[in-house]
Amino acid sequence: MDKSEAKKILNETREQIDILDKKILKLICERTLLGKKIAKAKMILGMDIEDPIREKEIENKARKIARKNKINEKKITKIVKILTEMNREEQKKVMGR
Ligand SMILES: O=C(O)C(=O)C[C@]1(C(=O)O)C=C[C@@H](O)C=C1
Repeated sequence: MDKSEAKKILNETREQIDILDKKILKLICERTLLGKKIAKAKMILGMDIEDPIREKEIENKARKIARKNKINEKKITKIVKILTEMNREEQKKVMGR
């Protein structure tokens, strides 16, 4: 591979990353905003915002996918923890907490 080819690959790959980033961020927003619906249901059910058992289920699924794809499980777990924290924050807005 010469420099010209390398530059082309770099630019093309960056474009691919930009497209994926946009999709990932859209999905993160969608996932977070579902907290509003969950909060309304939990208010009727008298449930707490935080559900550790459910969070562990989510974490375990994420770890399984990380292992299957040979990517860092600890990092994926951190990402999932952030996602659930964002969802909890959305719930708190609805529940006035
Ligand atoms: O499923 C729920 O009970 C939620 O509140 C959603 C969610 C999540 O982000 O997936 C958020 C907080 C809970 O601790 C568990 C999971």
